[in-house]
Amino acid sequence: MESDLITVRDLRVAFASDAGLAKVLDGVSCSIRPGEIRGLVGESGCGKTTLARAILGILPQNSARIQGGQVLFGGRDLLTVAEGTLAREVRGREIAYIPQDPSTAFNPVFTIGTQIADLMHWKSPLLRDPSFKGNARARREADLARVVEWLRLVQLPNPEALLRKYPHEVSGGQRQRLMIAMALLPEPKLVIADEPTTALDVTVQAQILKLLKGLARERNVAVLFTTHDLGAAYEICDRITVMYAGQEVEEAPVAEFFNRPSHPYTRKLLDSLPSAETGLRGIPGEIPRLIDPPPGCRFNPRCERATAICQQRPAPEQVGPGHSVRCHHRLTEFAA
Ligand SMILES: Nc1ncnc2c1ncn2[C@@H]1O[C@H](COP(=O)(O)OP(=O)(O)OP(=O)(O)O)[C@@H](O)[C@H]1O
Repeated sequence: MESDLITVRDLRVAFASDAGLAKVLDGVSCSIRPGEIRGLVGESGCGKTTLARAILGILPQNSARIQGGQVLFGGRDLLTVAEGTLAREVRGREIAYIPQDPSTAFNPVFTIGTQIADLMHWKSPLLRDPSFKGNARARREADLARVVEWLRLVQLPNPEALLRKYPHEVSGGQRQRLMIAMALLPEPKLVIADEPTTALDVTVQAQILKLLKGLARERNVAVLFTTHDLGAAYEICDRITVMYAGQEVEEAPVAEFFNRPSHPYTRKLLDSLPSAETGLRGIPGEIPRLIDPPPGCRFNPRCERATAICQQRPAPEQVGPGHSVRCHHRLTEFAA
């Protein structure tokens, strides 16, 4: 079996505030293989963005505290790599980021072309190509040709004219296509797409997801796709990791996730999907306060199956190929 591209091991992150230390990631582990599209799902506030930011090394320095764990990528632990090296060699190059809201990712005072040229100045893969050494002009020309080709690949019409426009002159869907092109232009191995279609309307969302999946497949790029939209996860993911209140509770291939959810929280999450018969059903109870979370499995106060043993965090149990669950009372019967 192909070895993992990135492995997050027992990651613990807390945020300091006047009210105390919020333990936002509580020993999270997950790994992604080359070319795999991995969904990270869970209700709002479960720590998806915090995990994405920890991998990228962009947690807020003043409040975030990394309390333990490892992020293993390319033979090193990114948590121990100096910020300068991360910025130069990893972020935007080996690991790219597609943010939730592309409107905030662009600088409104520069044209799109200027911003892409700046990206290529620092992150172009041709910087590593010896045939362009000492010939910056030839490299810039070759980069421009690649940029135009990529804008076509993400189905943006008239790329040359687009490069002369300002970010506010293009639609939200076009800005998100630009973000995908800009993420993939440096030829990264991993793309972190943090709810990349949340800000878009439903029909544009579907097109963008299809595009992202197609390009990732063609280029063998791994994607960490965070979302609270299970329909979107179904569309594009190979495997899904479920997070609850800063703990990963289940990991499964996409079909197993939908057909044989083993953690009671995963079941509730699936039951909360709107259907013609039931409409929208929420999950009873609330997410715990992360300043003083319940011990053990953090879902235990909301879980009908919980007993005293749930005050100890269960180890992951393998329940099928690529399918593991952390639960003392996992489900063994599955709803039709
Ligand atoms: N900079 C910060 N300072 C303090 N607390 C923070 C900070 N960033 C996030 N948190 C807290 O960490 C928890 C997890 O937030 P995070 O944004 O990672 O969740 P999420 O699953 O991505 O949510 P959403 O789906 O709404 O984006 C939340 O309780 C949030 O309030």
